[in-house]
Amino acid sequence: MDGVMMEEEDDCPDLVPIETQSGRPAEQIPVTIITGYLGAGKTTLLNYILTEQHNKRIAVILNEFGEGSALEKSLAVSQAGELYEEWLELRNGCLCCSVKDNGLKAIENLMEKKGKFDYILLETTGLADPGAVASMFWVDAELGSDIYLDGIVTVIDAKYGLQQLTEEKADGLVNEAARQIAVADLTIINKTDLVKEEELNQVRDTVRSINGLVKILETQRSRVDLSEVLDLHSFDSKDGANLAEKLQLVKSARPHLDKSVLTVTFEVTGDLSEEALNAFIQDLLWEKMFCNKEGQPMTVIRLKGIVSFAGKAHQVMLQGVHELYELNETPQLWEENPRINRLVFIGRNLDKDILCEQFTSKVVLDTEKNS
Ligand SMILES: Nc1nc2c(ncn2[C@@H]2O[C@H](COP(=O)(O)OP(=O)(O)OP(=O)(O)O)[C@@H](O)[C@H]2O)c(=O)[nH]1
Ligand SMILES: [Zn+2]
Repeated sequence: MDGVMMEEEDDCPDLVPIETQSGRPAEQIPVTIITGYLGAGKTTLLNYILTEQHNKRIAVILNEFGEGSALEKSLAVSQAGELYEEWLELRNGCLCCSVKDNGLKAIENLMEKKGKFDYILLETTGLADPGAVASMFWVDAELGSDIYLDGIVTVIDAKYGLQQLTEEKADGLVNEAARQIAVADLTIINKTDLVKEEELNQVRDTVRSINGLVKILETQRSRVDLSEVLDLHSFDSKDGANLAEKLQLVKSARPHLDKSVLTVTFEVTGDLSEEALNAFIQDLLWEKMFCNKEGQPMTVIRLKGIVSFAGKAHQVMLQGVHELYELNETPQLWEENPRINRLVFIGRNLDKDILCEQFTSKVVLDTEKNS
């Protein structure tokens, strides 16, 4: 992939990369796609890689669900700093339908900053079909000269992975979780702290049964040896046969998200009661107390938010995956900024109006309520 010339072969004519004719050798930038089901630990991996000591200048492309760009950005980036100078994000509700355009646009924009980075990490949404994302690298010849796909890394939730693999097949739609494992060059079974040996073995066996070739790592907080994740050179065959082969594994997959899973986001100004927020989340995630207008209980798969607690100078981050959730203070201060709580819910049977109304009436302390 790096334009090596075979000069030691006597009978081989000199092969000169076209780009050298313009005086500059082609230096292709590797791209690693980081995929995995909702809440598996992709962003954690990304942040870990960005903050580890290494000699790479990494540009990150995030493809997250949700509407508020400020929210997604603040949620994904754990700390401010020069590391994130090259930040770019993709935001388009349905990745499978429109990622090609937006994904290419983002990378094209990024390539204008050429020279400022030497590696690209592309996080897909939790419901993405990585095959669709991967195919944009070989479809677009123009991009192909600038970048190459190094590998597809799939993060798997040790605790919920099995459930996701077996239960998400609603209405004959293809299981995204299985598809993500099928195309992976490397799988990372994350959150091993949450399961017993036996469960872990089961997850490992299931991953192996879906993809007999894939390398499997096991982690906590997505802490991996970078050399096992980056520079995999998974597709270094000249004709892209390897990639074609991989994509064929998932060719029959319908390139659409499970329609019953949807995203709801809203913003509410004011301080929150910590106690009331905990009660609200527990009613939602544990008790499944909220129903949509059709009377079906709301099921939250993924929950994210930035919230403001009365008397706290720092912004607090809310993270939830199925029934597990955590509230953590971020280094970010509210200062003069308006205290706007921003929330993202991904799940089934979600009703924005009901969620927002419940949240506002039960959790917000202030009188200056709006939605
Ligand atoms: N217990 C435990 N929690 C973890 C581990 N890794 C990540 N988490 C938590 O899991 C939640 C989701 O992690 P993220 O990295 O945001 O997951 P993601 O795959 O980027 O999520 P989406 O982009 O929404 O699909 C966060 O609350 C993390 O703190 C782990 O090894 N153990
Ligand atoms: Zn993420």
